[in-house]
Amino acid sequence: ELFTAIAEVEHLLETHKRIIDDLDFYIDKEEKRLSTLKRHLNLYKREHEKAMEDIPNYLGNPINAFTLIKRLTTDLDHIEDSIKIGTEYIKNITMNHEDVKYPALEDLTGAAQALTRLQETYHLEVKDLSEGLLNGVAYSSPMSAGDCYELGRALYNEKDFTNARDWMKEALRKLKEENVPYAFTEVDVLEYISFSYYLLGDTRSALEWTQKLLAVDPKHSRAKGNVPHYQKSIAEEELRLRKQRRGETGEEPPEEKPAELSAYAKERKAYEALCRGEVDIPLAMSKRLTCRYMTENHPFLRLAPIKMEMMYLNPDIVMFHDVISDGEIEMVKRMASPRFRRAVVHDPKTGELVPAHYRISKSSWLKDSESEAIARISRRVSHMTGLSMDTAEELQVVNYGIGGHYEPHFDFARKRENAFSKQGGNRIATVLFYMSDVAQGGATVFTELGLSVFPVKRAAAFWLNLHPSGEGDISTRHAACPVLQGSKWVSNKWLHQSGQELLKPCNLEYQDESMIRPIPRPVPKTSR
Ligand SMILES: O=C(O)CCC(=O)C(=O)O
Ligand SMILES: [Fe+2]
Repeated sequence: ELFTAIAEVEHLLETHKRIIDDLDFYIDKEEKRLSTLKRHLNLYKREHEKAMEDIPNYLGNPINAFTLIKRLTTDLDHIEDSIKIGTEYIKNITMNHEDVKYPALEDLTGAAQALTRLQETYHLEVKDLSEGLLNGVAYSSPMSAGDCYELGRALYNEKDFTNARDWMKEALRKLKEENVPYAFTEVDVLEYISFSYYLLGDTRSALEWTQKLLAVDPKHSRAKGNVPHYQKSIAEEELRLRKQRRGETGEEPPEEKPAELSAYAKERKAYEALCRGEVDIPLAMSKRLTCRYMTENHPFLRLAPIKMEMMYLNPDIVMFHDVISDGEIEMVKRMASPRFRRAVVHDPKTGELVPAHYRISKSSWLKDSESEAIARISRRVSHMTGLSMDTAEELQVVNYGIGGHYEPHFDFARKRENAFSKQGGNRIATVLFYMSDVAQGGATVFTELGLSVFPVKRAAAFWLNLHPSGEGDISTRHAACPVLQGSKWVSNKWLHQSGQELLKPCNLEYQDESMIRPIPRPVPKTSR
């Protein structure tokens, strides 16, 4: 699960370096297979050099991360195969280095899925990505035909046939341009494209691409066998449609009504538009948003007022600026990284904590007692929020991986989950420290409110998750958008209900009911 945090992917560069050293040696020994091997080596070197110039920036780019993992999985397999044929000396590169980390197939798949997630969320074109462009600007090294092919294969194996087909088409285009030998052929690519079409239910296109394949390799037996099968199913479909038009089937012709979006699809659309920064909060509200120095809540603040920026009113969402120092950030990262575990979520069916595709990050927890710096951060949270830390959770430190994200969720537990009953009640408030800027993507977005908050290093977002009645406030639903470029670090401090009775007295009210309902739906600026 290296792909789930950028910090972990950094270790792969050591591994990467070992491969370079070995290949250098091997090439001296054996000239025959050098043409293929040297091509690999040069690519490894070139990319490694680029990586070393600015490691976080290099690995923060999901294409670089994907191709790095590919170079250490499938490409490495090919390299090993080619080496095994002739040499006595290097039988198996990976066996020579048991002390370094190797990514697994799961990492390749994770990185491939991250790329399609970014493609979909940020409306990126396959061709731009494969040329290493983002909004017309250089984003990564261009991808090779082999990169596109392996990406397509990883997606095909995960049954994402639409994206697999598109990446295979790109592999085909590049293959014709590049003219370098690969372990796969044009025919292999054509077969993936036609079979993806077939599995997507587009038999006509499947047939069309199979015929292209047979033009290249007329003896291909699987393709030859599929042609009559495709033709038959196309003929049957035509007959069925003709009968239906004549009203002979007894079936009702399908009603032409616009497809209703499911609640999930609607939220997804709002989430993605917010991630792209396409949604503005209503003008009437933005006029009322202010910035000020906060001196209340604690006498300490009179000496060191906190810069407070209102991001949203009712529910109030605020950003406190410069509330964690660079030194503290480095310290928190250093303490948290060795204990990183893949982030988990509550499985409502079993009540267990499990990893999930909708939350891709690594995290760990830091106690106040571990260091004065952590205790100081907790005290600052108390000053900022005016709330008691007696029942607060430990500091959760999070680093998002390649395309890392956290889909829309509530921070509070729903009644039926009752997950916090023993922990001083539900999570009354969230303080979210941003411990890095994020070059592109990675916003925190509130899907019910239509608010995007872009990370600002050293700042912290703060909001209440519960109504004064103690009921969860559903308008606080939020998400962490996929990281498009960079490594995103945040820390969460969750405050619980117990201990706040005198500071935030509960009552039977919802927060300012008249203003809060109905919840304004975000309106995307552009429609798809
Ligand atoms: O990383 C973010 O922007 C939000 C994280 C979050 O919502 C969470 O960890 O609960
Ligand atoms: Fe959250």
